[in-house]
Amino acid sequence: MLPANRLWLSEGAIGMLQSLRYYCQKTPRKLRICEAISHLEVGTKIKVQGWVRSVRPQKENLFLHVNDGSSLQSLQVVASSELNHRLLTFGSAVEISGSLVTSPSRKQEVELQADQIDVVGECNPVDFPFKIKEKHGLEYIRQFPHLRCKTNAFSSLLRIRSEATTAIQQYFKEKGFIQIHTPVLTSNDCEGAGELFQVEPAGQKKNQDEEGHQHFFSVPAYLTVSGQLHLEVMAGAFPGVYTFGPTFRAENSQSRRHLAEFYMVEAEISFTQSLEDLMKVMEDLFRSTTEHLLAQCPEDVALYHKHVSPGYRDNVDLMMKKSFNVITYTEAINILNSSSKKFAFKTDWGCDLQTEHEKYLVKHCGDVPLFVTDYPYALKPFYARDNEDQPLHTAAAVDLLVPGVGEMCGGSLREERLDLLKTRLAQAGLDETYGWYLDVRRFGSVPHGGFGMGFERYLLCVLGVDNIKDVIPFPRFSRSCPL
Ligand SMILES: NC(=O)C[C@H](N)C(=O)O
Repeated sequence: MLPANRLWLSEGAIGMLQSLRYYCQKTPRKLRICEAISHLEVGTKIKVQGWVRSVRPQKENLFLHVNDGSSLQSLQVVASSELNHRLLTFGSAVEISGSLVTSPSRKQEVELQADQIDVVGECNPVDFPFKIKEKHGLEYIRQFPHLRCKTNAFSSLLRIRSEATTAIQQYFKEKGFIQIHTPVLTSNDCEGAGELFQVEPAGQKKNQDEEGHQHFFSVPAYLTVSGQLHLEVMAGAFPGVYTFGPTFRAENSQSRRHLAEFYMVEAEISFTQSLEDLMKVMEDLFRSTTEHLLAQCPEDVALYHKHVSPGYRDNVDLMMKKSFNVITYTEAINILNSSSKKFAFKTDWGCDLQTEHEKYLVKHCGDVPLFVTDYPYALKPFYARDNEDQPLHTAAAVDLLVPGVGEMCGGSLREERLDLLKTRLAQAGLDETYGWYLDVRRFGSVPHGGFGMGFERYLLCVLGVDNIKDVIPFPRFSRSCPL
């Protein structure tokens, strides 16, 4: 018997392995640009694939910069002028092999000395909307949702979004939350604000299917405005649950902070009776996600803090250094009413806070994130827990307002008391629709609460970007759904 840790190989197999090794040494290894510039592979033959970001032909040499989206930095490629080609233009897709060497220039540590350059996809520089050496603003590149991923700014944004997504998932995993895939199609209007997109099969007259049903699902179905109610169901069996997916609001708004389709992180926490518990999760989530971004994509974040919103890094550092502030809605109204600023919207007790109010409050309280708690009962949907206070009747709800944006998170303790919930639903004429929700309160109900964080608003807040359309791959808003 052969010892278990010894591998017996025939002579033939050894020969094959040897030629495989020889082949590997001769064949350039395919590397991502981020790996190539990391200096670890200097002295090896490599192949990269990517898109040309600059072309500089000189008498004897040709200099290129190639980017493949793996990092903000591009790889400098040096080739003999003989390898130049008329299709080698800004934006063209290329495959290049050669030797990775230490660069003689101080501008970069390594460069690729090319043996072979193949143009995989041409790009006519006259028609291409982005021009070499020109700095295009976010507003300009926004006109080309199908091409803007080829710009530095948007490529950075997409890497940041991807990292932030990972950080959020990691945060909840570490805290022991279970991820729930809440449905995109639903028959409930969780927020009760009527901003719903109704869903029916295309081309069906008067919403009737062949069997004569009124609707495909027998009941009207909508794109979800929030996964909250489905998370509340799951909070009946787990201590903490969350969801992170697209949500939809048919808001007829062209504002800089609204989208018809946006991503929301929502969490629901069982066995909690205090807004403090919710606020702690919101604050921790913000901090751990931001720390992760600053550590994992410093160059991409710096691009925004230097070129898009110069000096904004100081604002982020301030938010990270100071703890978030907390005031009640009633205190917020008092602050607004004692201000000399003229607001366009009313600031009477009972009125909803508008963006102008939210931004003012954040500034007034030190320009760090601000929790506003205990909103008027009448402003909140049926699920918000009644504080049973008088004469200013409030609900245990909380919003997190952030600098430059306003509301980023909204949450509440949920009304778990069956009798109070029944009365409220009956008053709103919703008791039949929400029979199942009452059931959830009947069978092993616990006090619980949760919140939702607008993912794009979070990105606005950490990057200092002004328009929400610039932090989502394909923005959808009223009168705009181009591809
Ligand atoms: N899950 C939440 O509490 C979020 C809340 N339903 C909202 O849409 O604002």
